[in-house]
Amino acid sequence: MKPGFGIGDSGLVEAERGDAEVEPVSGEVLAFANPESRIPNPVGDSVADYLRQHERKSLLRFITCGSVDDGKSTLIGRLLHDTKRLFDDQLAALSADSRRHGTRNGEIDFALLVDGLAAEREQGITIDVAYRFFDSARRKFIVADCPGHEQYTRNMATGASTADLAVVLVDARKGLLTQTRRHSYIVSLLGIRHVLLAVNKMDLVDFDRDVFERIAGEYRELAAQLGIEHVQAVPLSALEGDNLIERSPATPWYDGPSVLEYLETVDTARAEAELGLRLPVQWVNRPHQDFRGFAGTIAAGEVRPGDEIVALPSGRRSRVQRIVTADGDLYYARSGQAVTLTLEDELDISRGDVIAAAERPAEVADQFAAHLLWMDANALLPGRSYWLKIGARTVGASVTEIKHKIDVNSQAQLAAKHLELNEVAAVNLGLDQAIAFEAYRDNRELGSFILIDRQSNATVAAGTLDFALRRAGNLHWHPVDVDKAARARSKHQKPRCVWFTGLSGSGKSTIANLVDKQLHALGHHTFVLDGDNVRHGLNKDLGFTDEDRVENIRRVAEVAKLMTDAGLIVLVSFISPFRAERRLARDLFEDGEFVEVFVDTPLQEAERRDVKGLYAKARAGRIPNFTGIDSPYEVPEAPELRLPTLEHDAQALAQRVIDYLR
Ligand SMILES: Nc1ncnc2c1ncn2[C@@H]1O[C@H](COP(=O)(O)OS(=O)(=O)O)[C@@H](OP(=O)(O)O)[C@H]1O
Ligand SMILES: Nc1ncnc2c1ncn2[C@@H]1O[C@H](COP(=O)(O)OP(=O)(O)O)[C@@H](O)[C@H]1O
Repeated sequence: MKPGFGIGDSGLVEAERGDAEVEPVSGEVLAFANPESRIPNPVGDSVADYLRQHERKSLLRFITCGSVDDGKSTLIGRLLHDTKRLFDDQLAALSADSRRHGTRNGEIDFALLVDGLAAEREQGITIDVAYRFFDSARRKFIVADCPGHEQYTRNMATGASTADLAVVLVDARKGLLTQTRRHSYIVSLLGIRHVLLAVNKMDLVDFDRDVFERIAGEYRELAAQLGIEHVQAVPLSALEGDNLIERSPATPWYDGPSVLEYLETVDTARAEAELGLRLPVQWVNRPHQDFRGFAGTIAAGEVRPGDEIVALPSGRRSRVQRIVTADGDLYYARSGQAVTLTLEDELDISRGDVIAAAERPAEVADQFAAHLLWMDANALLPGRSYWLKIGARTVGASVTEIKHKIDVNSQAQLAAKHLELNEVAAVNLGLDQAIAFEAYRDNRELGSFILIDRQSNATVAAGTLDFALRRAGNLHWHPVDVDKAARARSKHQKPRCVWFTGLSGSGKSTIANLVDKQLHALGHHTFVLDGDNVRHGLNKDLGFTDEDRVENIRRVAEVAKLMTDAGLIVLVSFISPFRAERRLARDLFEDGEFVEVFVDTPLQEAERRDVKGLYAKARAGRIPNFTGIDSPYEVPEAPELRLPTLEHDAQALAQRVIDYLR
């Protein structure tokens, strides 16, 4: 089990400690990364108190997959009820509701209970997962209940990311459905190795043993394909309660456990990978000059005072001085415990670093093979930069390649240039900084990540790291003696990237060309990178789909960066229609080096000019994906300069750029 549950690592505590690091993270992300901190509380006391009372019992986290029709709500409702975890007032409300809905004999409709609880979800959680607690004599449980509507994949991934076991429901009359395969695939993707296959509604097939055996057999085959190691099939009637809490006389041929018996006794402890200490630093605790502690929940391994550690990714070493907790110092702590470590030496360790055993450190890398589940309505575009959050670390990252997407129904591998909502793919990832990590199969905390949109802060993907493609240590910046500053000095100029963006025909090339001529006349060293020209060479493999435009701009930005490193003033003239890529370009440069110039010409005017006759063709349907017609242009929000071409001529506007650069 995991002590420190939701308290030590809540955002609140960090804020109180004055952690200055700005987190580009929405509440939604927190809900995903650390669902415990936001669990709606069914028992009235605080979650922490509740769990503390039951600390001696082990904890099982599980997820239920299947639709309401399969009996999911009834199953959960009954488990909650029959283990007596329902509050009396909830029960009273429930019977009233049930009577109102006219259930047979005024019995309680458990589906109503679950739906009712779902409505109580905390504000701010947009991911539809309700976490519920119940306990039995032997164990306590957290069940992540994910409603099965159209965003089910995303909901499931959220619930499954911390689960030890999945209850997969099937309707005995229907057997395995596409949905069963899909859910089971996601279960396996997220590293859950135990499935309880609940063959429900057995009462409707007269508790027929053959029906049960056939479904159980088919599922075992599927599980074997997916690498799900442990399957327990239970013939069930959630409605009647057969084999739910106790074994049912209706299935004398079944000698396995009831659902609750299995949940109470199953051992899901993984043979933990033999990892040394891994402590992702959640925050640096520095109440006064003499104390500097590194707090977090131990993700793997164990620690004792005196142990030699290494801080990652920096690689600096020290020894553990104390293991501090709210209840006093410890001589020993291990995986799952929330602790604060103090070290013998003053190391520069910050939030997101990982403290690891020196003799068995984690790997550090910046390129990975990974699997990801895309959860956003806007497609994933390779090359676009997102935030990647892993443990307490947030870094810039992009998908450098979609190797293939995976049809979760058939496991077929399909070629893909982008990913749509709910699609799963094998990808390569590139990070802008190296991180300490573990492969997901070895450690879930240090091997799973989410991607966050940089503009909206929405969680757009959940993923798992498979292995490092390039160890950060194997690639070095080649040190050069003549650096950028030296090159700039010899050219008597400050290197710049002047980035012209605007519609086709807005006047980018015309103005950039005038600026270039004038700077050149003044003795400056300049170069113009123009969309039309670069697309004839370096980028001749790219067209005008969204994904190609992303790659087009990524490459040009990198080239412009090299040119400023060479000390030049680079004038870039590309439509560059997307904010995300203009921002990616900006982020490559030093402060003040990147000058975004919005050549502001209304579509109507650009179309009127139609310098190359392209608008006419686009309107006639002969050029697909034409910017402004059937492909978007995202107007810059805060460019350094805006040039209104309707109000001033090209020469005057070019002069504005020159003035700005001065
Ligand atoms: N479908 C479509 N949409 C927009 N533009 C098109 C298209 N097809 C060809 N062209 C011509 O390509 C030039 C734009 O290339 P860019 O590399 O600047 O475009 S982008 O930044 O990748 O969006 C653009 O040049 P400019 O008019 O100088 O902007 C067009 O001449
Ligand atoms: N104020 C202005 N600034 C820039 N170009 C203008 C202006 N007024 C008219 N134009 C004309 O608009 C056209 C812009 O074409 P171009 O520079 O090739 O645009 P882009 O590079 O953005 O596609 C040119 O024919 C230019 O002479």
